[in-house]
Amino acid sequence: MSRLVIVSNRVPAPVKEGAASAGGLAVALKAALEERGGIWMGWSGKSSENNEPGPLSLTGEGKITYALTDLTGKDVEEYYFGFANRVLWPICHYRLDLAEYGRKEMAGYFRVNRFFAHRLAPLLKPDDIIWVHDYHLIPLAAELRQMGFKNRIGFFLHIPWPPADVLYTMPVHEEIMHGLAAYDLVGFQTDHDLENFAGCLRREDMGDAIGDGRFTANGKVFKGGAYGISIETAAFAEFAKKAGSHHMVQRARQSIKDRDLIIGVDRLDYSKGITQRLDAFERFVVNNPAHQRKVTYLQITPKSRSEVPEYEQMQRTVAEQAGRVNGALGTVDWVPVRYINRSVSRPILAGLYRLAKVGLVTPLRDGMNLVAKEYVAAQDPEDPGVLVLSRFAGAARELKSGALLVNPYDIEGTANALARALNMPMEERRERWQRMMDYLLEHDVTRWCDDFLNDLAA
Ligand SMILES: O=P(O)(O)OC[C@H]1O[C@H](O[C@H]2O[C@H](CO)[C@@H](O)[C@H](O)[C@H]2O)[C@H](O)[C@@H](O)[C@@H]1O
Ligand SMILES: O=c1ccn([C@@H]2O[C@H](COP(=O)(O)OP(=O)(O)O)[C@@H](O)[C@H]2O)c(=O)[nH]1
Repeated sequence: MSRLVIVSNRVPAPVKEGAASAGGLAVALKAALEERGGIWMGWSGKSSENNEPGPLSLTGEGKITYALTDLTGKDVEEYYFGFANRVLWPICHYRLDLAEYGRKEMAGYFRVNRFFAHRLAPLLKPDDIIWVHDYHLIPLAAELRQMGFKNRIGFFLHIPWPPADVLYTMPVHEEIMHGLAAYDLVGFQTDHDLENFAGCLRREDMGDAIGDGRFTANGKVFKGGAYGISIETAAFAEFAKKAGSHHMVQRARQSIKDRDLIIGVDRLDYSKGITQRLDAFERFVVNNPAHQRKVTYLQITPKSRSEVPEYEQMQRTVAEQAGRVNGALGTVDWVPVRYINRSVSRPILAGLYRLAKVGLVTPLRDGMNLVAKEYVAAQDPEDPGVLVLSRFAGAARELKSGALLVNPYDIEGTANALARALNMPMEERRERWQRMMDYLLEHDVTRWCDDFLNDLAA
C-alpha cells in the first residue's frame, strides 16, 4: 500500500486523548490517519517572531509522523486571516457582504501555497498518495505539478461550494478553479456542492462534466465526487456511554436538576447562526409558557479566528444577546441560557450531548457539521434526544430521515421545532434516532476515508 501524505492548514499538535483542537477537520482526520498511518503536514499554528519560518519540525506519534511548519506573521495575516478567512470562507458560505478583497492578501495566499509545496517536496516519495485538505490550500497541487511531481493528488473541501453567481464575485475565481483542476480527484461534502462546482465550470465555458464523475477544465481531465465526512460513530457512542461518570458531567447533571437540556456546540462563527438560534430559543419560551423554568439552553462556543474583525465583533454581540435573553426571561431561580465562551474537551462534550433532550444545530450554512453527528451517536438508545438541524448544513443531506429539519432564518419555525422536539413521544424519538444511527454506523469516518482514497487510487 502506498504511503499516505495528508496536508492541511490545521493540524492538531500531538496531544493527549480528548484534548484535540476544536474544529471538525482536525478531529476527523486524526481519526482517519490513526488507523492507516502516514505523514501529516501543516501549519504549527505559530508565527515566527523573526519573519523566518524556521525548520520543519518532525514528531512521531503512533503511526503518524507530524511535519509542522511555522509561518511568518505576515504569512498568517495575509494567507490565513486575510484571503482564506476574509475572502474564501465568506464567499463559500454565501456571505458576499463580508468578503474583503485585497491584492496583498491574495498574493500572500498564493505565496504561502508555494511555500507549503517547497516544504513538502523533500518528504515525498514517487508512489506517495497526497491528500490535500480545505480552502486554505487549493493551489497546492498546481505548485507541486510545476515542480515536476507526478504523484496521485486528491483534494477534499470541508466547506460548502457556492453557485457560479456567488463564486464569480471573487476576482481570482478562475485561478481558484484552475487550481482545483490540477488535482486527480476533487471531493466535496454533498451532491449540492458538486452540482454547484459543475455549474461554476460551465458558466463561462471554463470546463464541463463529461460523465462518470469526470470533469474537464484548463486542458485537464480530473474526477469529482461527494463524500460526506463523518465521525468514529461506534467509538463515540461508547465514549458517551462512559462519559456519565466524568465529574464535570455529573456536576452538570446535578445543576440542571429535572429541567430539559437543549445543547448547542459551535465555534464562534457567523456561519453557525448562533444569534438566530438565541432568538428562536427566546421565541420558544415566550410562545410556550408551560416550558418556562423547565428548560435550560446550554451554548458552548469556543472563540475562533478572533483576529478577523467580524469574529471579534461577534464575541460581543453573542455575549450581549445571551445576557439580554436571560435578563428578559430569567427569574430568581432560573437562568434560561448558559453561555460558555471556551472550548470543552470531547469526553465532557460527549456526556453533555447524552444529557441533552435536544441537539440544536442551526447553521446558516455549513460544509457538514460534525456536532450534529456526534449528538446522534452520543444518545441513549432507550431514551434518545431529538436533533433539530438546519437544512443548510451538509449533515442534513444525510440525516433528514430522523432529524427535525428547520430553516434557521425562520425564527418562528425553529421555535416551533423546539416545542415539537421537547414534546415528542418516546416511540417517535426512538424511530427517528435509530434511522440516523443506522446510517452513521455504516457511514463513519473510516468509510469516508476509504471511499475517497479508493476513488483516488482507481
Ligand atoms: O482551523 P480553524 O480556522 O480554527 O477552523 C476550524 C475548522 O473549521 C472548518 O471546519 C469544516 O470542516 C468540518 C469537517 O469536515 C465540517 O464539518 C464543517 O462544516 C466545516 O466548517 C474548516 O473547514 C476547517 O479547515 C477548520 O480547521
Ligand atoms: O468546545 C468544543 C467545541 C467543539 N469541539 C469539536 O469541534 C468539532 C466541530 O466540528 P464541526 O464539523 O461541527 O464544525 P467546524 O468547527 O469544523 O466548522 C466537533 O468535533 C466538536 O466535538 C470540541 O472538541 N470542543
